[in-house]
Amino acid sequence: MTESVAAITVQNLTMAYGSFVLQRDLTFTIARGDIFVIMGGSGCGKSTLLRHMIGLKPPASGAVWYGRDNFWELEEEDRATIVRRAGVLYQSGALWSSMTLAENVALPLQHYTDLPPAVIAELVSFKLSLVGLAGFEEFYPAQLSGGMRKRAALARAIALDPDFLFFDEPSAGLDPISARNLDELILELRESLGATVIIVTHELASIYAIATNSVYLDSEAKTMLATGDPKRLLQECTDPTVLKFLTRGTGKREVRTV
Ligand SMILES: Nc1ncnc2c1ncn2[C@@H]1O[C@H](COP(=O)(O)OP(=O)(O)OP(=O)(O)O)[C@@H](O)[C@H]1O
Repeated sequence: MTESVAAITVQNLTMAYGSFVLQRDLTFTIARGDIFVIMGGSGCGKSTLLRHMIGLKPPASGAVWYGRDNFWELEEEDRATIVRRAGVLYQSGALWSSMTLAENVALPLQHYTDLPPAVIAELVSFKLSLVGLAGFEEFYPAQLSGGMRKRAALARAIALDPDFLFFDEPSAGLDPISARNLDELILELRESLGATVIIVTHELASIYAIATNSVYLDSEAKTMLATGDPKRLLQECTDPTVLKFLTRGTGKREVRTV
């Protein structure tokens, strides 16, 4: 459920690679329990924005706040504590191909906890069951479909019960039905983990089906053009670029979830 407590605040953020400025002056708030979508055309800096939030890239200027903590001003150790509260699912899914699903999902638990192997095995089976892969512990990634691999990677991302779940293009490479199943799974996990979800995507069906909040980045303007619930933006936003994106170029303000 969405409360009005800011989980993450991005404040006057400028992102750059060397002297190449990608985006300037990004300011928006993500509430606890939001499913927050980072939208925008190819190359506008969506994945880079995600990297600023998960500790992989420091801002050129501006800040990322986790609650009252100015993330990039913290000591490295304190940043690591926040990052441990985040589960990340990368575009590729990136499971270790030489390991079974159980071994893949167990990795963060072995790395970050002192739990005994029997408890880890139990947690692994539980996480696999949460993503609909009960009984697949001993399978190798190559034995699974693309959708199942994504779900297995998700089981690994939620191994440590994260407060924040980050997804970079989760439905890339999935057929529409698997993509829809993944959307439903994201909604279920948000409920069961009580997590705040941040997703990079340009899948409109997915955006209308699950997003509660969003930001639109534009590569020409080099800044954000809108923030808010995408369904509300579809009805109310007057920016022609955002409207074009949200209506897939038709200009018709109707929600399409298929
Ligand atoms: N490590 C890097 N060094 C220099 N430039 C980079 C680096 N990573 C990304 N870029 C450039 O920054 C720009 C934005 O990249 P980014 O991946 O954040 O965009 P995106 O909106 O996620 O794109 P897409 O939708 O195509 O995945 C691109 O022009 C890219 O070439």
